[in-house]
Amino acid sequence: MASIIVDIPPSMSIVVDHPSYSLASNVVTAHLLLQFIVLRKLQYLILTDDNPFEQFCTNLFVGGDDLNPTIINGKIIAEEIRTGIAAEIRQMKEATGKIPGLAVVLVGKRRDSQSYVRHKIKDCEEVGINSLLDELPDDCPQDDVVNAVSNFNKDPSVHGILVQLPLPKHMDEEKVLNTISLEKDVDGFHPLNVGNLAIRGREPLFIPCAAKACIELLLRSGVELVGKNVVVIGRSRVVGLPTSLLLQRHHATVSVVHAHSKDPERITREADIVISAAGVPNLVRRNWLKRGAVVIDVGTSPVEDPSSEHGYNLTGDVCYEEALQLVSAITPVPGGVGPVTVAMLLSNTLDSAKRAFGLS
Ligand SMILES: Nc1nc2c(c(=O)[nH]1)N[C@@H](CN(C=O)c1ccc(C(=O)N[C@@H](CCC(=O)O)C(=O)O)cc1)CN2
Repeated sequence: MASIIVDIPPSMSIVVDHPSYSLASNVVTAHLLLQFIVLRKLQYLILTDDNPFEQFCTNLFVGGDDLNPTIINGKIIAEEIRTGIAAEIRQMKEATGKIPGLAVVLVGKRRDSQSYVRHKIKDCEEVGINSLLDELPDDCPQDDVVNAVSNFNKDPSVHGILVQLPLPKHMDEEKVLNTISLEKDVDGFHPLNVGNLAIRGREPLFIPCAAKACIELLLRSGVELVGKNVVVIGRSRVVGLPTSLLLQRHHATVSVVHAHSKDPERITREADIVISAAGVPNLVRRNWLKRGAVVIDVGTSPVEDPSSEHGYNLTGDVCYEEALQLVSAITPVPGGVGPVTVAMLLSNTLDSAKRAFGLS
C-alpha cells in the first residue's frame, strides 16, 4: 500500500497510508486533514474507499450544510419556452396562414412510449402545432414503419417526423431512422445530423432534444460551460452521445463514462458538471460527486413502489437525497430534463417550419 508523508508545521507530520493517497498530494488538503486530527485530538483516522481522502477533507472543512442547492425546475423552464414558441406560431399564422406540423410514428404498446407520445401531442396542441400520429402494432414488419415515414416525408403539411424509440427488437433502428428526410429529422438522430454535430464548422439541421434540453437547463440556470469539466454518464444515441458533442461546441472539457469505464466514481468526482443518462436508478451516489458540482439527471426509470398511485415511481440516475447534501444545483426527476426535452422538440419543429416557409 502506498503512503505519503507531509510535514506541517515543523514539529508535526502526517502519514497517509491509503490507496487513494494520490488525492492527498494536494498540500492544502493535507493541512486541512492535519488540522482536523489536531482539533479532534485524534490518534489516527481511518479512510475507506467510499470516503475518499479529498472528498472527506472538502466536506469537513469547507462546511457540509451551507450550500443550499438550487433545484432546477424543468417544468417552469419548459413552460417559458412553450410560451415563446406559441407566440412565434401565432405570428407565423398571421404572416403565412400556415402552422407547423409534427408527425409521430409509434410502434407497439410500451406504456412509457405511449405516455411520452401523449405528452408530445398535448404540448403540440398547446402551442399551436398540428400533430399526426401513426400507430403500428408491435409485430408489424419493418417495411410498414419505413412506409409510414416515407408518407410523412412526402406530406408538405409535415415539418417534423419522429419515430418513438425504442423500436421492437426485430427492427433495425438505424435503417428506420435513415429513412426520415434530413429536413424533417426533428429528433436529430439521422447520421448526417449527428455527423454534422460532431464536426466543428458544420451545422446540423437539428440537434437531439434531450441534449439541447440539458444545455438549456444549464444556461438558463446561469451555469458557465466554457472550460468546465463535464462528465456525461452514458453514450446512447438519444442522450449521451449528442450531449457530449454539444457540450464540446460550448467549449466544455468533456469525459464520457460508460459501462466499461474503470473507476467511474473517481472520474465523475472530478466533474464541475455531471450529466447522467445511464438509465440506472440511483447509480450516482454521494461519493461520485464533488462538493459544489452541478447535476443534470436525465434518467427516468420506473421503480416499483406498491404504495404509490401507479405502483411505481420514476427514479433518476442520481441518488437525489444524497446529492442534495453537497451539490450546488440539481434537476429533479420527474420535473427536470423531461419536460424541457419535449419543449425542444416543439422548438425544432418550429425551426423546421420556418425553414420550409422561408422565414429563417
Ligand atoms: N424518438 C425519440 N424517442 C425517445 C426520446 C426522444 O427524444 N426521441 N427520448 C426518450 C423518451 N422521451 C421522449 O421521447 C421522454 C422522456 C421523458 C419525458 C418526460 O417529460 N418525463 C417527465 C415524466 C413523465 C411521466 O410522468 O410519465 C419528467 O421527467 O418529468 C419526456 C420525453 C426515449 N425515446
